[in-house]
Amino acid sequence: MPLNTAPLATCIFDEITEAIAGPGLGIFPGFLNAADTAALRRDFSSLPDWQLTPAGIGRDQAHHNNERIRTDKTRWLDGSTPPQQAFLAHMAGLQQQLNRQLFMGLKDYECHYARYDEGDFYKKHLDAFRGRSNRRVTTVFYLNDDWQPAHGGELLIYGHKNRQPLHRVQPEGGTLVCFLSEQFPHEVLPARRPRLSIAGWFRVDDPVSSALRL
Ligand SMILES: O=C(O)CCC(=O)C(=O)O
Ligand SMILES: [Fe+2]
Repeated sequence: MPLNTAPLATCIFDEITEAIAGPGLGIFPGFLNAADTAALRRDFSSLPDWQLTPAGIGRDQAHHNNERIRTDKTRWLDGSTPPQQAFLAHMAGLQQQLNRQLFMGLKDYECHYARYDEGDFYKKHLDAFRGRSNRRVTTVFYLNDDWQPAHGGELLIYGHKNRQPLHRVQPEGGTLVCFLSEQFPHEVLPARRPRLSIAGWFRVDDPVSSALRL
């Protein structure tokens, strides 16, 4: 099947923009169709294990992450394959819309494939701390076919003062989650089967925090 590189219908971008402007987060099942999601899953699955970095090593080390709080394995998307190019093009479209409508000043987007093997987790964390990071909007896109509740691996999203999660998200293929990086603590519960995703961040240009980020 030919890869769908056509721009996504702008209505989905409208919905995401409204969600970011309003509650600051949204969950969008069917952001990509099954064929495009499967193309990304195959692209990720074709990478040899040695290209995956255990969490807490490499770029993330400048942050607060280490294997006590996360155990997933990641690989940055570099746009070297058609499915990656299509995904990055969609996110560039979203970036443009967020900037045009909400004046967010987003300058770029970085994202990585992440694989959580059985039992892997990511404990409760914030993706960005005010004044210490240039990450503004987090996106998580899931690549898993036929995810069942019994498989675990839910993403729990909390409000600032809430002990109970605001949302429990099943990592079903095609679903996109979007939220303001500084506002929503979240965690990934251990899964009972491999769990694949693309986690990404829209960033602003902020020389102070990029210097700190190393
Ligand atoms: O995979 C998910 O559901 C969330 C991942 C996450 O929180 C992160 O990579 O910062
Ligand atoms: Fe996160």
